[in-house]
Amino acid sequence: MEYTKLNVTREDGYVVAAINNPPANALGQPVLHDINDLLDACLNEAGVRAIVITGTGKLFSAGADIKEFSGIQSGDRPKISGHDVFLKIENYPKPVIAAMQGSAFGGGNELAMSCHLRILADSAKVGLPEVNLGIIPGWGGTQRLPRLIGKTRALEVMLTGTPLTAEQALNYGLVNKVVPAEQVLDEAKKLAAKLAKGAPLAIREILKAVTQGLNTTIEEGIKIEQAGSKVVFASEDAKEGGKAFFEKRPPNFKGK
Ligand SMILES: C/C=C/C(=O)SCCNC(=O)CCNC(=O)[C@H](O)C(C)(C)COP(=O)(O)OP(=O)(O)OC[C@H]1O[C@@H](n2cnc3c(N)ncnc32)[C@H](O)[C@@H]1OP(=O)(O)O
Repeated sequence: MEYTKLNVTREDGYVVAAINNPPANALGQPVLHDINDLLDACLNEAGVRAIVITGTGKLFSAGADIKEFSGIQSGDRPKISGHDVFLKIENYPKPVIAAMQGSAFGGGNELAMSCHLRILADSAKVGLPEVNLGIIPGWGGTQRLPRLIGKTRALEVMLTGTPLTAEQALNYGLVNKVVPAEQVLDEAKKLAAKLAKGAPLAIREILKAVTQGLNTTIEEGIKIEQAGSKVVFASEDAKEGGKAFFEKRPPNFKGK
């Protein structure tokens, strides 16, 4: 697969995709198409059990390409929306980790929030400053931020346009870990490598139950969990997990 705005490297069990769209890693159409193509390419590849998305340079992403707002369309593929890509990430059956080596604003933060896990640089800021442009967060920020940090804090971020510091993002539960910028990618890769050794079916069903469960009633969510439990209990991996435990050895999960 050829990507124009992503540097994609294959690691053992996972893939790292670095957005490479200087000067701000703006999420223009070519970037969104590349991420979408990468998700499609990795979906049924058994050897890819996790995806890390990071940025090149000082910013993770400054958001949607403001130049595109003024109608300067780049590229000739049909227009793709951040919603299309971010919903695909959020509902992806494999973990997607945002390795935020720099600040993320607007759509860049919305991309990170659609990922399942987030590692943030201690020098970075994360915000939804769209109100300063006279618009609103338009790729899911009004929905995901309150779900992640609560309505009161989310409203302050969006109504004032003031970004969170890394410390606030960690304290509010927006990110999993904060480390120095130069360690972000390594931390994300360590996490991806750990998840790549996990039981793929169990990970898939956990992602599904949590993601779908948060958007429905507890009763419906429990039904989703029960359906997932049924799938994994019938799997070869469940047998391998029990066997490895009693044989006191690491399990070798095959995703079957
Ligand atoms: C549905 C989703 C909607 C959205 O996402 S709307 C966009 C929301 N994002 C923002 O509002 C952030 C806009 N950018 C900024 O506030 C600043 O930038 C930063 C804080 C990210 C960085 O500031 P600094 O270090 O002073 O750099 P700089 O000179 O402002 O920008 C460097 C170059 O990057 C371009 N750029 C920055 N953000 C975007 C963007 N979102 N879309 C397109 N280009 C962008 C600038 O224009 C400039 O370019 P040149 O060097 O040619 O002057």
